Amino acid sequence: MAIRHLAAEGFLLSIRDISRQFATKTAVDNVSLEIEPGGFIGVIGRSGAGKSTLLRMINRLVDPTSGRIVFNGVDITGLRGRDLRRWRQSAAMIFQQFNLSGRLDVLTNVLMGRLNHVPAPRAVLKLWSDEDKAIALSALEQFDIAGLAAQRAESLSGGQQQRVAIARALVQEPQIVLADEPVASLDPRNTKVVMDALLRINKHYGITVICNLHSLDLARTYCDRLIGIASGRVVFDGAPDALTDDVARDLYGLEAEDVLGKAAAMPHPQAAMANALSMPA
Ligand SMILES: Nc1ncnc2c1ncn2[C@@H]1O[C@H](COP(=O)(O)OP(=O)(O)OP(=O)(O)O)[C@@H](O)[C@H]1O
Repeated sequence: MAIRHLAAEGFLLSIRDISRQFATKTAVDNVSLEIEPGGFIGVIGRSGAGKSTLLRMINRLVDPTSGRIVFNGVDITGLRGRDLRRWRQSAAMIFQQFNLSGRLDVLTNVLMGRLNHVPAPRAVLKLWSDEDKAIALSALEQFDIAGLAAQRAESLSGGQQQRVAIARALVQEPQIVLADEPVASLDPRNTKVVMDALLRINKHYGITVICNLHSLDLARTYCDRLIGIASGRVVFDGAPDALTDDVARDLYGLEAEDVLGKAAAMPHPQAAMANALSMPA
């Protein structure tokens, strides 16, 4: 599959003084961030901190009240119409609830990610070429679920459905993947399988991943940069090792002991990486 090569240097994404107000509530408050290409970035913080709103503004599912978002030199806050639709394909979203069409089979769900890559008449009629089907099957193979291609999506487990959603994101040929609490509804085993799939997207394909996570353990295990958000503001930005328990206590407030207490249960980051990279190529 042809995945576009990323710029070797410079910032991929530049978020400049971005804010979002909902009535009297400031969900994101004057956030500025520079994101380099190729990273696996975790956005962490307690419930209601503003993580989802921040991610959704990057994809333009939510419009900022003020500020700018620039991707590869293009101001995406000003995009409209076809340009906006193209941007949304380039910035693939992964959602907590998978967002698959439950009654359609798995392969068709993945093919939906190709809509922007086929001529309009074929896209309207959903006439998929053999090449598109091969691309979709190959993406399913990446995550060890090609055998489920003919099944209805709603018959799959949560972990399997999320891997289908990740395969769909991959066939979009995205320049960045935005995952909004992708494992929040999964059990620990499926959590690991799905996080490994995202790690593979990042390490094998070199696609930048920004992932909202409530769990500090997961963020420390999988991410190479953490951005801590509290009350809509960035209160930490650095390597996982630099996030001390004291900083985490500030970040999570009353939830801190819950969040910190689980750290011992997670696999070592290198083990997670080795697992992800040993998935079928
Ligand atoms: N559409 C909306 N209308 C009104 N308020 C909203 C809306 N979306 C988010 N908010 C509010 O903005 C704040 C930040 O919400 P957001 O969902 O971004 O936080 P979060 O860190 O992702 O939390 P969670 O993990 O619980 O989703 C919260 O107080 C939330 O209630």
